[in-house]
Amino acid sequence: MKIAIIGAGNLGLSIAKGILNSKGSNYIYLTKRNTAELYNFEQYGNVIITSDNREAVKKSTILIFAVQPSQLEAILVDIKDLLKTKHVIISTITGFSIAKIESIIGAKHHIIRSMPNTAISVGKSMTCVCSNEKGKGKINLAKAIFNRMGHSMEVPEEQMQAATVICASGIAFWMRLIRATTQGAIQLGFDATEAQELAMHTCNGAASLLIETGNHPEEEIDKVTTPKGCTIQGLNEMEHQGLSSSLIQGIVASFEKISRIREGQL
Ligand SMILES: NC(=O)C1=CN([C@@H]2O[C@H](COP(=O)(O)OP(=O)(O)OC[C@H]3O[C@@H](n4cnc5c(N)ncnc54)[C@H](OP(=O)(O)O)[C@@H]3O)[C@@H](O)[C@H]2O)C=CC1
Ligand SMILES: O=C(O)[C@@H]1CCC=N1
Repeated sequence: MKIAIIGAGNLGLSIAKGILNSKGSNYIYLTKRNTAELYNFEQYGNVIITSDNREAVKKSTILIFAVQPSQLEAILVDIKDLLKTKHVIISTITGFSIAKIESIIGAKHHIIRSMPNTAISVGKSMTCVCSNEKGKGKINLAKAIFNRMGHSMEVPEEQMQAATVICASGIAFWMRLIRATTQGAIQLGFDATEAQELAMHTCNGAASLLIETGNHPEEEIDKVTTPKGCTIQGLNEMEHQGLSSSLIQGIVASFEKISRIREGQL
């Protein structure tokens, strides 16, 4: 596969690292206007760094767009005359609908809308995808690309905003939970490095238990909560303080904000 990442910023570079680590491409084009920041990637023999989006499009078949929402339209207008049937257009852009992409480049192209997260750089992204009518034939290809760097799920386009909150913003939400657990561990006497090690590996273990067993979280909680024990004491105090409620309210607030972004009311 010949892949171009148009917009090598936070997410674009995370995707690039994921592709490079999974050896998922013959070579990758990385584009941005200021390419000086990409000097680290020169060590990889199969990375071509350029500010020329048109060159990247001509030389690649998979085009992953990872620019800010306000930057996409001008880029698509600039490259649309180069688009051929070989191209699969994968957008990661928040709030940019397939209909809007089609209105710029036409509906005859394979268009995939995707929502990965930054854990793609370490092969652990939860990525949601959907496509236009023409792109249906390429959705399995897109899923295969993302499955090499984590796990993917096809969702209806109407759920992409919600998927953004849960999966993309979700990385930040889980980081804050791990950070809070770390702070608790420091208060209990561990040094900062040990505390983070304990918090992140316990978090990893909890998620792995659910992924590998398919169990419901409460089933696993029941195995840990000794009657009259310390776990239920801590859990109930967390719930009295609003743990589940605050998480749900935060997720809903994030979703309300993303809906306003889509309507252009930043
Ligand atoms: N960050 C995240 O976790 C996630 C982000 N997203 C979405 O991904 C997109 C990118 O987000 P993020 O990576 O955080 O944003 P960044 O601002 O970090 O990256 C955008 C990149 O696009 C480059 N760029 C701007 N204009 C052009 C152009 N004309 N040609 C080529 N490159 C260009 C910029 O570099 P330069 O200015 O040098 O050109 C910059 O490096 C957004 O739409 C966001 O909604 C989706 C899921 C998760
Ligand atoms: O915070 C944001 O708006 C973007 C979308 C998901 C991750 N970053």
